[in-house]
Amino acid sequence: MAEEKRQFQAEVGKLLDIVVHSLYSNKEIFLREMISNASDSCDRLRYAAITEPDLLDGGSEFRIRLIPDKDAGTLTIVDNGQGMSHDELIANLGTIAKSGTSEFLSRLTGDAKKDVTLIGQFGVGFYSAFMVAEEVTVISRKAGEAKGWKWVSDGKGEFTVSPADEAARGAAITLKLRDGEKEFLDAFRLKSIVKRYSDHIAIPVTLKDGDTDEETVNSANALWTRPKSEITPEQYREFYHHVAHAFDEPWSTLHYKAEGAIEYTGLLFIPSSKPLDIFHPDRKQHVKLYVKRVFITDDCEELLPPYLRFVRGVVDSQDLPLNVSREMLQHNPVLSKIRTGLVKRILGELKKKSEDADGGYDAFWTAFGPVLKEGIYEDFERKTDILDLCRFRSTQGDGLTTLADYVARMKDGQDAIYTITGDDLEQLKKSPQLEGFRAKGVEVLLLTDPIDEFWVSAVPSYAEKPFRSVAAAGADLSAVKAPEGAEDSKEDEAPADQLTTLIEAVKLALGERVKDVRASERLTESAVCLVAAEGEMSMHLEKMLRAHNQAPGERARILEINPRHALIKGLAARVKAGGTDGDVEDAAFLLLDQARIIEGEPPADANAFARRMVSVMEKGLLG
Ligand SMILES: Nc1ncnc2c1ncn2[C@@H]1O[C@H](COP(=O)(O)OP(=O)(O)OP(=O)(O)O)[C@@H](O)[C@H]1O
Repeated sequence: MAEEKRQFQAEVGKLLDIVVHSLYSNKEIFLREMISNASDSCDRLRYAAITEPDLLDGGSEFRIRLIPDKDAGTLTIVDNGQGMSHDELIANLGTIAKSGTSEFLSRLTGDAKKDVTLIGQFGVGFYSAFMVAEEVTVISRKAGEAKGWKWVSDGKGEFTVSPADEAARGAAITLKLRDGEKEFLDAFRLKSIVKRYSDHIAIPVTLKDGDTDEETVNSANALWTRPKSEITPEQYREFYHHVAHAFDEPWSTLHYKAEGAIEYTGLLFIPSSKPLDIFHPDRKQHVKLYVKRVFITDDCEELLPPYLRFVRGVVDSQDLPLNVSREMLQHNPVLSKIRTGLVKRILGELKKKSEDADGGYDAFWTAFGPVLKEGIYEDFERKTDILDLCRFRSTQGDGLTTLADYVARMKDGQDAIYTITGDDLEQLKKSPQLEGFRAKGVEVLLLTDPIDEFWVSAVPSYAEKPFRSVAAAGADLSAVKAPEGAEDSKEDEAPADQLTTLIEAVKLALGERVKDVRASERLTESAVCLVAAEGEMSMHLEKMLRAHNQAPGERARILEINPRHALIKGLAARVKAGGTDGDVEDAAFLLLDQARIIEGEPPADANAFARRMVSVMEKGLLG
């Protein structure tokens, strides 16, 4: 087969453009990426060979070799891992399969400085080679295949693929270094980069410097098997970067050996910044499974529940068999015990961190709270532990509060934990449904994560206090005393008979557009608001579902009117005196539309709304 010329996928083209022209100061990380990929490839082959030993034809001693060639100005990174077939070369080195890519690209601003920071966070993997190389050649033969292939590119939009008969199993990646990047041919420099970033790689990384013997330059033992006291924070950090393909600092590092009925070692990390794909619908967990130091899989759903998918790291089991297959991992009793142990450890670590005032727990919560909250209704046994870890905004103070602190602040006579859900904190703070609660000094939790809608309706209570929405009927505040001087007085209200007549008139005018019309206990300033009937879907949830085309038609809501509001009092007096007329009907519709607008809904009929508004304004201003 002759040489094939191919275009990079458009996204890769964009990415490469930035990589090639980037002023990224930390270019040496390209080597970490190459070694990391080589090590992953060896791990995969070692595991595949457990069931298919023939794949190891050509040797079972895995090794990653660095070969600088000063005369040619090239650095070659060679591994004897699983290699890539013709099609894999094209797919893996011509496209980006990484989730979060499009979001990453959309965040790029064109401002080199800002984009470089983003690149550092996203990680460009193999493509980082183009930061230092003007041309990259990959010669690869996939384990078990007879033919090898050569991939060549200058990173400017195209690459070529052609047969390479001489290829050995694995991959040899040759970087033709740009002028100015020749430092990466220097043995001392290379050794120090390997020590810094790749010392923990469990496979030997060797360096061949000119005519000298090949020398191993890393420790070549799995980091998690070393005693904690011998591991430096930098080594933990670099291992995290390798295992998580991440580029931030780990916020928390958890390294322990479980002994007893089940033996395993866990080296787990909680990132400090949110990965772009944390809300990917697959909700995959990201801890790698090893058995007796042999990599098994990075895709073992049974290892951790989805609500802990922000955790990165490795688990190395002593009890599972080396030839454990994917099927055997499902419903595996050893694995389910490991999972229970991991969940307990991670939640325990979070609890410890949450109690440390300087531990940065609020930042963790902001990044991962919405994920952790999924556990409130998915992990019944741990529900209370997770609720204890939750933090909320509330109507009291600007900071975050725990539920325990909320309960401690509850007023005499308050029998529930009050919540309100919405998209935006500032909007939520202005909700009319909060007025009565504010007036009585009753704190309300302001819930703005989409997930909140689901757990508040699924969890009945915390510390025996039920959760109750202030935007639903049935939130009864009559038993809570108002602060002195702020008591409601019946004298401020429209007289009962007038109010009843008004309510009847509004009901008649609005018909099925509302479920009911009631005098409100919760309004103090606004004239009207809408609330959901007890037990019915909240208005915010309905709106969310509708945005995803999932809700049935709009439900009629209860319109609450404020009997203390001047407008309502005036209307009530007028209806009582003069009966219902067109003006009262217009007012009823305008009040409903107003309540809808406050909820972020458009008026039911925009034309009719405008017409009524004009008519009322004309009468008010001109008549
Ligand atoms: N030395 C190698 N041997 C075999 N396959 C490789 C090698 N280097 C890269 N690949 C393949 O190319 C793919 C792309 O590599 P790249 O480093 O860009 O991304 P990644 O490792 O998947 O993710 P990340 O960007 O997070 O590092 C890898 O997933 C792997 O399949």
